[in-house]
Amino acid sequence: MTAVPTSPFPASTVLGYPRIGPRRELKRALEAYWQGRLGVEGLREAGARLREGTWLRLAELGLAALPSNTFSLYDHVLDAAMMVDAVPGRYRRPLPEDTCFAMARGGEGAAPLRMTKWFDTNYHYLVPQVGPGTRFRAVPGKPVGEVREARALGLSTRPVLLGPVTFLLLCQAEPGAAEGFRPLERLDDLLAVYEQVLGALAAEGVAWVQLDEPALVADRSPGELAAVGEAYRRLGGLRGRPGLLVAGYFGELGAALPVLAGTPVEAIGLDLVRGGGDLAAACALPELAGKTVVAGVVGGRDVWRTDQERALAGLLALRARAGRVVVSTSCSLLHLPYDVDAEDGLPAGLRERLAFAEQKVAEVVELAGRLAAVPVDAPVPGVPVLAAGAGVPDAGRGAAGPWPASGRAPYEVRAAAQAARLRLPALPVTTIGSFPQTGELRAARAAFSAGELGAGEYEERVRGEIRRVVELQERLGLDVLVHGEPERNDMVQYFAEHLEGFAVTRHGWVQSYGSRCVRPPILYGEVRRRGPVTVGWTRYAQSLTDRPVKGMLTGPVTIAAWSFVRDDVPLPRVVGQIAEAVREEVADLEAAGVAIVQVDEPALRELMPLRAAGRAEYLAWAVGAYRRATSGAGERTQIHTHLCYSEASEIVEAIDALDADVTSVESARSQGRLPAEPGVAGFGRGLGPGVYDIHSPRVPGVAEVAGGIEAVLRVLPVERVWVNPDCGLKTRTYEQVEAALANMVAAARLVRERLL
Ligand code: MET
Ligand SMILES: [Zn+2]
Repeated sequence: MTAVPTSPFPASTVLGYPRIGPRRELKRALEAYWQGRLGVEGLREAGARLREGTWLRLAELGLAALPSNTFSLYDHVLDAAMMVDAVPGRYRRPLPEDTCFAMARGGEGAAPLRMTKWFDTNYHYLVPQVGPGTRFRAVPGKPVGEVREARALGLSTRPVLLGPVTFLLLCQAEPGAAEGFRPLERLDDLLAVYEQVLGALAAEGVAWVQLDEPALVADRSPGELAAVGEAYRRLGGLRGRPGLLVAGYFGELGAALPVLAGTPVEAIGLDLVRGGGDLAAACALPELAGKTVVAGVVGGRDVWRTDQERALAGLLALRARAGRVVVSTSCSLLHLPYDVDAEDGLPAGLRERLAFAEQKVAEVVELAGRLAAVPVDAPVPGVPVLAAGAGVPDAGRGAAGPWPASGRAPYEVRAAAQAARLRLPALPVTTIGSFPQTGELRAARAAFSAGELGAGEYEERVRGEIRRVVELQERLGLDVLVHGEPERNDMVQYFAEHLEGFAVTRHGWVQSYGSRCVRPPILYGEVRRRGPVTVGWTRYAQSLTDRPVKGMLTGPVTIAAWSFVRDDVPLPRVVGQIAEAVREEVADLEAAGVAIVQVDEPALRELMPLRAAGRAEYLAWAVGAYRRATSGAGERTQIHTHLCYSEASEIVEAIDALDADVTSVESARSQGRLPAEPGVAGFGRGLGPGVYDIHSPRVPGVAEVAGGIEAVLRVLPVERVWVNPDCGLKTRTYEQVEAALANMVAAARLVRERLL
């Protein structure tokens, strides 16, 4: 085994890299494997090619230290669970790949693990389950294998592992665990396994290992901070281990910084883009003199070029005080597209302002060169003030609210007016908006944007799809219909394409979860609506049926959250501009006779500051923007909203304050916990907790759905309960959707009968 410390940390690195492939090769391989068109060897080969491509490219760009184990077939949190064998028995399969996919997607009677957002990003991870009896075991094959793979290419790498504290904080207690059990109680046992993994990596000759601890940038209790100290004293005390880099990102380490600095870890990674305050704090720490700081000065979550002078000033300040300074990205580049140079259709003047993953790496390399060029005995500037991320205000404390009136008529007045207009049965059944996007539809859209299909012909295809969706919903007996969103490639991109101020990319795919990718638009200018966006499609759908058709819009917070937003003006102002555009669209829908308008805000929870201190202020402007978008609607117009994977119970008051008439929320995949959550019973408006998990191909049975509805009825009065899936249906097949919706309608009817 190698001695500690091994060798100095090289001058430049990135904390992680995109893994889906520049042309979404991983997506294609995964889908082929799931459909049985590709064997496991082919899938492994596809993964190996992607890793090889990444390492060779990073080396070619001149990066000094390359990360490994940042590739994942599905999700890196799932990989961490598999590395410590936290795999519930029901998911175990002969092949590790199949075990992974069983946890991620469910199968053979086992529902998948819960999925939720990775901190305040739009990436989703799977929530591992740990109980008092989970038998951790070291399964280091994946990180070890990647080290060997890279070595075969002549490259040494730094394996990246999810840190043990963050891992346990992200886990949920295994169902059936005693009330009050917290996975963090298992830290000791888990550390024993991490020691073995570190030992296995040291035996491979690995010089450095990166342990990611993003959970440390959120508020942590004294007990949790003590656990951090304990974990890294113990891992740091391990003999013959590799050098340890502990990376906190997505914000300030704050109180966790001195705790980490007091342990034997050799290197600490700071996010100096979103956690600018850590710079001065680090510079004031005496322990820093003995540590390497991996300084995240190049933003890993924005697409803008780095202000090199500012970054360099920060690097110089650190270099004067730390044992060593390494130039890095603020976090993994997972959240960025690969390459600006792959884009040809960007508006003039924008390209020069942009940096995707490749360009960010080049910036890191350039900054490392500039830092090295400044003599160490040059005068040291003062510690510069690096602002917290643009538009992430951190003032304001305490709970948001009480909320002033939204400007609409009181809920009761609206509810009566809407009931008289809509005449819906008890427990109305509806969907969240999108229906399956067939291959033909996607092909038609591709042909249309390539200019191979005329606008008239494309429009006819979309109308055909709308007819099919409306007919299907009538046949299945849904009460409130949707047009199915066939004209939308994506709920944010579609609006970005129709509003001024946005640019869209051709190849700018970013992983959302598993094989799912999105292309976040780039919001670079003043946002304005050119004219009606959705009115024509909704009006057409309504012309086909006597049942109400919901107009379907994306809310201002979500449009901003799922775009790369300009950082030269405050975020609330940008969101306010989007709200005006949505407000105009709501007015046009209303004028067209549309009785129900849904304004989705699935990202409301996601943009919430990770630390409590900023939340009240955030919620105040975010709720304000939603109200601005919707409060022009008259009392006879029913406003719906939809939130998914939002841990809705945490922000029930803010959701109530949106003042929507009906709110649909994710619930099925969180194992139906929602109705039981405190606050839900006090929710004062219509609520549709999802009773069908659309992120899994599994079709729920009638009794299961009926049970879900009845659970909701135990806490909410029947007049306010809606029946709907968790989210839109666009990722499912028509076969699955028909069966599931038929069961949903049957379940609603069953419960209605029982109520009589
Ligand atoms: C991620 S939320 C999706 C809402 C959208 N209306 C849909 O059904 O697809
Ligand atoms: Zn949703």
